Amino acid sequence: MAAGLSLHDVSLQFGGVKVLSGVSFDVEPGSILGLVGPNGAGKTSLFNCISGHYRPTGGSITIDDTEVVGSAPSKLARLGLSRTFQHPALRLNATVLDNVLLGGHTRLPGGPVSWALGLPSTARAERDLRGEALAMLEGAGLGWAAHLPADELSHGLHKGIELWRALLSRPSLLLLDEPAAGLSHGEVDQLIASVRQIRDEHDITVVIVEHHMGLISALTDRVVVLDHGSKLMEGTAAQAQADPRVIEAYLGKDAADDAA
Ligand SMILES: Nc1ncnc2c1ncn2[C@@H]1O[C@H](COP(=O)(O)OP(=O)(O)OP(=O)(O)O)[C@@H](O)[C@H]1O
Repeated sequence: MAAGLSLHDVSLQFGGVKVLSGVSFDVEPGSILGLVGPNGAGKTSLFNCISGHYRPTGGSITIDDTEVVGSAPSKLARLGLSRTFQHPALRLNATVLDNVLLGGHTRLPGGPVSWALGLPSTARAERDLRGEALAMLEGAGLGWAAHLPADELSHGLHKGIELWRALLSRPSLLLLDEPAAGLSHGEVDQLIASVRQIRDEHDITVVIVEHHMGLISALTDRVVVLDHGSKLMEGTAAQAQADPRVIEAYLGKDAADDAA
């Protein structure tokens, strides 16, 4: 079931440096929200607050009405949150299939002790999960790569593996941090198709941090624009691209005056 996400007055400070100030917005269950803004605007820091990697200095973050500020990433995973990172963290000498399988550990019965002991119930669940991960890779046209070591694949495929790994946990809320970074034109088109497929086939809410405005326009229902740690505006991708405040934040005041 797709999750609803609400941020209210979220702020974050490191020492004397304010990184986020009073950020509030809601993400409707089942929708795709883009989080955009110039370099250093605070997008990844906000993602880290939502995913429990940073603890906000103030404010509230709820997933389906459960307050999650202060929750560890492992607890958030159990609540249905999954995320990717700007730089995919893969085990390069493990196979593609084993990398994807890492995303499913929250679905295995028991805990680390029963996993290490290889109890029959765990072994059975792991076998089922392996079959599911393989089917997922085949469905994505990556079946040929399943048994190759991850380091034999391109950067674009590493990003794809991370996406399918995040999906194997069957998240209700998926956070994608710059999924198009470093991808070729064709790979971005493939990514857009994959995220559309994920949205259509899974009951899921997606939040994407991305600089690639083509991808943001193609995929998102709404965008939130951050600048200097604050929310500058919220609306559709087209409204954001036409907004003089957004043009000024990206390109400077002269460009905004020219566009007006
Ligand atoms: N752990 C940290 N300690 C101190 N400052 C930090 C920390 N994490 C982020 N910052 C600062 O917060 C600000 C926002 O960084 P952040 O990476 O969130 O921006 P961003 O919008 O994701 O940028 P980009 O698009 O370049 O990835 C930057 O000035 C950064 O230096």
